[in-house]
Amino acid sequence: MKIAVFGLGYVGLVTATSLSEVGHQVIGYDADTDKLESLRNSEVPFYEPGLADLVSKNIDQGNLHFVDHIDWAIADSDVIFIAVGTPPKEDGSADLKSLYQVVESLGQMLERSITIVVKSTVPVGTNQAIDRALNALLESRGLQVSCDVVSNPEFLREGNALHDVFNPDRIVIGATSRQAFDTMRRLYAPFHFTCPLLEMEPASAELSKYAANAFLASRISFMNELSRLAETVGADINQVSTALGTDPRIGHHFLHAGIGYGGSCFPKDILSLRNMFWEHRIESPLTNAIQQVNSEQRHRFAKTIIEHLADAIDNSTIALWGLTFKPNTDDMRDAPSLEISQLLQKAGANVRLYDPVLNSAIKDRFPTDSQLEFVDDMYEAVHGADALVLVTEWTTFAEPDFTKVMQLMRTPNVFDGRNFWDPDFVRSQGFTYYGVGRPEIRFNQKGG
Ligand SMILES: NC(=O)c1ccc[n+]([C@@H]2O[C@H](COP(=O)([O-])OP(=O)(O)OC[C@H]3O[C@@H](n4cnc5c(N)ncnc54)[C@H](O)[C@@H]3O)[C@@H](O)[C@H]2O)c1
Ligand SMILES: O=c1ccn([C@@H]2O[C@H](COP(=O)(O)OP(=O)(O)O[C@H]3O[C@H](CO)[C@@H](O)[C@H](O)[C@H]3O)[C@@H](O)[C@H]2O)c(=O)[nH]1
Repeated sequence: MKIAVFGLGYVGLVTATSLSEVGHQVIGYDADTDKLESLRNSEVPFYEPGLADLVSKNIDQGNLHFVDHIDWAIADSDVIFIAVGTPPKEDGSADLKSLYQVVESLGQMLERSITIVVKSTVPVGTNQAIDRALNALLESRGLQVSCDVVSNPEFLREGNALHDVFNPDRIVIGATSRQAFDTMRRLYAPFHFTCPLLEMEPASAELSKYAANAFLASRISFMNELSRLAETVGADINQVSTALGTDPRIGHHFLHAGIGYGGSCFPKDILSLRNMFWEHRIESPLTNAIQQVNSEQRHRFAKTIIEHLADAIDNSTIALWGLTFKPNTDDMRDAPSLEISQLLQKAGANVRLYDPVLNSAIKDRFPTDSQLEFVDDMYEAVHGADALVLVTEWTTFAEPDFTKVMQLMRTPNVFDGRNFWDPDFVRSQGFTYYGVGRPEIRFNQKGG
């Protein structure tokens, strides 16, 4: 099939590339002409393992093209995907400005009936509103055409995008006509033989996306809240998590306590869901709590560091390992490192920042400040440091040379924001170790 994809961020580019990889002819369009230029040269403007190679391969095979004219993108297409961003507005609701810019352009340019697929995460009712707006625009131009608008939310994870998109757990299609469902079945035929393709009303498809993210986030916040009790009563949240997840009705995923979730999705989608409840005048204590626990978690962690260093925090040096919101990405949207480094600086510390992908996308998100220093080597970060803080659990940090770290640090304090390391081992190397919701924290605090 011939497919156009509007918006070539994470989701748009992964969608375009995966569809071209399975044999569709795909044309990508983005409002950002620099991005288009980079993509034409097979340069992917963000870090996602394996994606640049796949983009390059499909460009070379002639299945994937990038154009800077909307009419070229839509000329022969059977299906148009919209994958533009829907960031949060100040009140927490989703900003649909980019989405409606695309709808407006399509309404002015389309000459024939076509299937429009909304991949962006949008509040319930948006697909129906787009359907009305688009078809009204077409009608106002005197055209006898009608476009199907289909909701097809995306569930991929950053850092695992290619695996997720080629091995989906389910494909959710929200449509209002049999023809639209059939078009989507043909389009996804190469993917869905191993997973269900779920047909439903657009409203249910839209809500499914928010439900999935809020549910996963609620598991994280539940574990983080529980970690506070664990810390106080002398339990280890990692052991509790293992015991909990072993029940097949619960499972092990998304039960890791730590400094909480970040990224471009959970924080914004929880806010947007909360806003939907609010708009419909329905109380939602759960969504409020998910968000509240999460934002407290970073502060509590920073407070632990500050309280431990006490007066010595002034002019101390603290090393942060891992800056992105999760491993295998350079995405800094709502990354806990931004807030934690700011809180440490405010308390008087000098902060050294290291990440395995220390590119400008990461550096530019931090304020220019003499108390902040980027370093290119993880061991250089701990040189003369008074604390090592593990913020993001990249595999590079899985088994560091703790002997070397011990030799380099001024004061051997380790704060493990992801419960990534074995406390007994780290302590056996002579460090003072703090995790999240681990009993030794209490012991150490008592013991000094
Ligand atoms: N990032 C993820 O992992 C992920 C996963 C699932 C769903 N989603 C959802 O998918 C959507 C896109 O997310 P993202 O992270 O890929 O966004 P992004 O911000 O990385 O990319 C959005 C792209 O849209 C382009 N754009 C903006 N206005 C445009 C216009 N009028 N015409 C054409 N292009 C335009 C921007 O230049 C940008 O390249 C969001 O709704 C998000 O919630 C994201
Ligand atoms: O047990 C856990 C699991 C994750 N996290 C944190 O949660 C955040 C989100 O992680 P993850 O879900 O792996 O990454 P995303 O790329 O944000 O993916 C989520 O958001 C996407 C955008 O909507 C969805 O498509 C995915 O299904 C959904 O997992 C990160 O900060 C993680 O560190 C935890 O703190 N504890």
